[in-house]
Amino acid sequence: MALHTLPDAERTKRLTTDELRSHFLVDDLFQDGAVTFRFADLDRVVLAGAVPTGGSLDLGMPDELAADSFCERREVGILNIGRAGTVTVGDDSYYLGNRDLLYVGRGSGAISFASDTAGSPARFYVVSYPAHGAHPTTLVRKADAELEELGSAEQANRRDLFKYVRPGGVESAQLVMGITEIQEGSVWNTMPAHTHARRTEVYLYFDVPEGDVVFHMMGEPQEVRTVVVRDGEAVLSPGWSIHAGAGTRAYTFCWAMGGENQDFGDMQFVGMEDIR
Ligand SMILES: O=C[C@H](O)[C@@H](O)CC(=O)C(=O)O
Ligand SMILES: [Zn+2]
Repeated sequence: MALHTLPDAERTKRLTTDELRSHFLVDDLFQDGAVTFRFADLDRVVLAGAVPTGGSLDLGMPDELAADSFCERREVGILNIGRAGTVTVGDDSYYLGNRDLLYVGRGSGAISFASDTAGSPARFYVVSYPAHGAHPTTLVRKADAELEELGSAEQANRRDLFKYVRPGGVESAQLVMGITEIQEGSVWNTMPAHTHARRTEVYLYFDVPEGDVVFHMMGEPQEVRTVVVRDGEAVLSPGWSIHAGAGTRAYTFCWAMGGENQDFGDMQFVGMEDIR
């Protein structure tokens, strides 16, 4: 399993483009017919992409976790960013349409993935954090996620946030997870930007059309750096880093957070006069 060990804020100021990308960008996560893992020293998050193009795929148990089963000490959020498919956890199967999410609690059985139609596969995005408590495995359809509408056409940031795993909704040990859909004609997410002193975050950009890119902005608020991302690529965000982006057209992204405070509003906003 590839491990991302992240530089601190001081080192990050001095990185070349290639160095910045090798540390913070997670690419090639979605490979046909495979489960692909990435591990990061960022609240011990484990990311995976699973694209079942033949038979079903097992999540398995990477040696690096030194556990008897994947969920022995962990919880998992599984978002389907592809066509319809099924996730099986132990003896139970869950049908996930596009943008449905399955929360899998600590202590759950083995996880496997299947597509409805091998030729137009499901694409499962897996985010896992250590869990100090067990919460029920729960399917959340996109229609049942909490919707928050943000932004305006004037600021080119009209967007819909769908909150799936959150306090008061699907409860978890530390995972907070949802998606944001940028509306056609808008391009910006998350500006004014913010940092999180009490948690870290991962942005996965998807449904970015071929030929388009998103300019993801990261770094300390006064040391902003850009990582250019394409469809299916994620960026790791330490607590000291902003995480925001503007695309060459509308796109969607999944945000997932782990840390000690699950309150969605626990963020430190950066004033537009202070960012540089
Ligand atoms: O901490 C919260 C996360 O950064 C995202 O939910 C922000 C976001 O989706 C947006 O403003 O578009
Ligand atoms: Zn955030």
